[in-house]
Amino acid sequence: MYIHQAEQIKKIDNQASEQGFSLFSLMENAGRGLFEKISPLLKKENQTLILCGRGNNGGDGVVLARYLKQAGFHVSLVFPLSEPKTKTAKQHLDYYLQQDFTVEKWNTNDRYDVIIDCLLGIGTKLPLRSDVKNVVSWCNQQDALRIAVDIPSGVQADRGDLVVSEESEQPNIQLNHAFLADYTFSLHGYKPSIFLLPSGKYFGKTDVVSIGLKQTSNVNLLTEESVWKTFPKRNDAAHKGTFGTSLLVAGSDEMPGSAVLAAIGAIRSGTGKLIMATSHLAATTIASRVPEATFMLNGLETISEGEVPEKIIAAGIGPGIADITKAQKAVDELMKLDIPLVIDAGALRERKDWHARGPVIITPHPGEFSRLTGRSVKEIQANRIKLARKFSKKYDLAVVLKGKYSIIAFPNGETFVNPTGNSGLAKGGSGDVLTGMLVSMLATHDNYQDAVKNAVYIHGLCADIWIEKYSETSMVASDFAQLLPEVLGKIEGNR
Ligand SMILES: NC(=O)C1=CN([C@@H]2O[C@H](COP(=O)(O)OP(=O)(O)OC[C@H]3O[C@@H](n4cnc5c(N)ncnc54)[C@H](O)[C@@H]3O)[C@@H](O)[C@H]2O)[C@@H](O)CC1
Ligand SMILES: Nc1ncnc2c1ncn2[C@@H]1O[C@H](COP(=O)(O)OP(=O)(O)O)[C@@H](O)[C@H]1O
Ligand SMILES: [K+]
Repeated sequence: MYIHQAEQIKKIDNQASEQGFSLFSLMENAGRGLFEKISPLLKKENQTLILCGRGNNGGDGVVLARYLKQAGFHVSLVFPLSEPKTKTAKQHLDYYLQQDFTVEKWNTNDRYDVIIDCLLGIGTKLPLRSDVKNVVSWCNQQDALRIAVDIPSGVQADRGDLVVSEESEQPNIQLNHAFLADYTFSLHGYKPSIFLLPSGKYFGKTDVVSIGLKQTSNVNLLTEESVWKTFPKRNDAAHKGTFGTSLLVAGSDEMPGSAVLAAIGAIRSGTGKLIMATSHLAATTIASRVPEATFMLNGLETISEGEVPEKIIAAGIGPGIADITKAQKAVDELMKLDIPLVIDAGALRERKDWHARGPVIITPHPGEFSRLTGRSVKEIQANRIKLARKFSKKYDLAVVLKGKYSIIAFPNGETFVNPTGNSGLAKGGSGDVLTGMLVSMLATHDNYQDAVKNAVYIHGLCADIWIEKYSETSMVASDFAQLLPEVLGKIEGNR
């Protein structure tokens, strides 16, 4: 599923227009596509209000109104912000009026079963003008089914913040900030703000209406199907060397648990062998929970001095590491190897030089990304896709920006939004499991991008499968030891 930024949509529209596909036809396709998706949600006896703004989002509403009226639905088409001003919306309004359909005056005392929001689309610039705010606020207080076209009014296409003021710190839903939709039907493709906060809370259920344009975006939603297709097959003749040796530099006397969790993630995700470079004390703890692991004692120190285990094919460093200076030196050494390297947690610090022989994958949560970029967490959360892409391109590395809808940005511009996962993962240690899974999958996949995508998707899927049976509150990171066999069984079964 493609995700488009507002600018890309405008570019595609212009190209289509130059190639003879008029904006009038696009709007016709949009309105008809919306009719096909929306009419099954309506009953013939429903009173439906379509609220249209002055731009092309309003024009989509005019076409939708025509199709609904033609099909016998009770529809009131209203322009609460005055009549349309774009050429295409005006043309469609003329055509609508020529069919003897009418435009209604809006009476706020009237009651409706369904309200369709075509006030503002991707042309939105914040702050919201007070007349729009009033309409949005009225809509949100009605006992009606609320459906938004393209994006809920008050939400921007590309950013997650809703108001340009200090108020935007407020993460909870505010009735006068944006149309609180039960359903949003996006045209051509999803817009980034569906996956950002707080904007994402206003979309309700989402679907895409295809309007006949070519898909050109390199931002995509990850799907389970892509995981089935790329997850490696194990053949009967495999031996422990077939799937390679992974190295995890993790854990310290202060934080042995992080290394245990990373080791669980790694050992359950397919690696042939696992070497844990760690402290003596942490090794004892790991050995009791993951007897399959082997150890490099005083691992961080040894690697930081340039002694790296031989024959490893993927490495990760960071979970449970306390000595930041040694961690940086160890990163320097691991970057000299021609293998994929995951850098997380205690090893994830600002660096002048991110250049490495093999692919580098960093896995910051928003706080760590703030430290790396010098931007506030609020700015990062409002702009996750764009900022992850920018960092990835600038430093030629893969960024996994964690949190709800983790973003995976690769240096070639290919970017993915991960739909799996829930707040059951918002607990200490789940990131450590992910680091272990990433390293292990990097060791077993031929293509490093597939490994990163699959690890992130499957990590979230484990939490989604958990909440089918148990509570999000009670999930802990060590539950992955049971969840990974179940979820990988499902993936392998579907392949
Ligand atoms: N390729 C596509 O995806 C297509 C999209 N179409 C529709 O066109 C829409 C974009 O149309 P436009 O570019 O005309 O933009 P909008 O329909 O979003 O409207 C922009 C208008 O709203 C006003 N406005 C912006 N911010 C405001 C604020 N904070 N308060 C009050 N008024 C504000 C602007 O002055 C402008 O008049 C899309 O969202 C979609 O619904 C279709 O009609 C055609 C094809
Ligand atoms: N609300 C949420 N929905 C989906 N995934 C989440 C949510 N909260 C956290 N996660 C995921 O859980 C993991 C947490 O990692 P991190 O913040 O590094 O924690 P830790 O370092 O304590 O293990 C990440 O993979 C993140 O994407
Ligand atoms: K809208």
